[in-house]
Amino acid sequence: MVPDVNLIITTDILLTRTFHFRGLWNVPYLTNCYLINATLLKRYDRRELTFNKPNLDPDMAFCSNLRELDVFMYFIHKDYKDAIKPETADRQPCPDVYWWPIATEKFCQALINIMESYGKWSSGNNDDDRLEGGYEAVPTRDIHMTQVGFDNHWLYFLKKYVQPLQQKVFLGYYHDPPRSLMNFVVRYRPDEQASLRPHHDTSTFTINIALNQVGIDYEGGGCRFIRYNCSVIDTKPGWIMMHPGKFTHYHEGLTVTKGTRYIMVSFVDP
Ligand SMILES: O=C(O)CCC(=O)C(=O)O
Ligand SMILES: [Fe+2]
Repeated sequence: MVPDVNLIITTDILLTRTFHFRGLWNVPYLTNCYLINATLLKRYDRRELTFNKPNLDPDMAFCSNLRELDVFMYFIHKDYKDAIKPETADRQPCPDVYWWPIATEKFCQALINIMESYGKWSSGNNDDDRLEGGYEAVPTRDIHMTQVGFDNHWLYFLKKYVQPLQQKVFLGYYHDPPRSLMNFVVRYRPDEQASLRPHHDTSTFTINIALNQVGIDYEGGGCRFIRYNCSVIDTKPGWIMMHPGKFTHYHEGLTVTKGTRYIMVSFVDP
């Protein structure tokens, strides 16, 4: 249950609840259900948050009314559509490390919230019973997408949004759908795990999406590619970094000195 959701609208029923308890409701004939973030109800005129409009079915009417109220509903970064164009230059902060806008800050915050409300961060030790071999050589404090039930959604995201970027820069490499066994959010904190020692990833290529803001949410951090003595430290929430996983791209996670740094990492096509 999402904690800040306190209203369910269906095409037939309006239910207002504060979800002080969790449970199952036996609602007969339920066909559509929208979970609405309660903060919207405070910000917008409730009479305008309707799902009626001439000649539109309730779903379309609802979305249309939200758009008119300027409720932003997109998780993909507004500049992503330009990033995938062949004529748009690909930023390369370090050799063979590419960098593009992909997701909105809202998306990043939602992902952090999901992980923090789940809360079962790994111990950061080598023993890891989530893995087949039970052992992680370079452990991070993390939560896997499988643990929060979002693995399939993430694989879809990799196919639909990440693959077109990869196809721009790492040619002749194509798997459909892309395979990725490790998809996880990492948390760095000075008093927990502040850095990650030099390593190779178990991937063909790795994606690393910054989820929060250096200088505001945390200080320090970033990723250093040792062979090139090149670091990406001015990361931006919703920007995806992509680099080869092995051999040339031996890398480390730099020390977070203050606050909490979150990143989303996938090891693609291992
Ligand atoms: O902190 C970083 O940006 C690097 C993370 C990383 O290398 C990993 O999770 O494998
Ligand atoms: Fe890594």
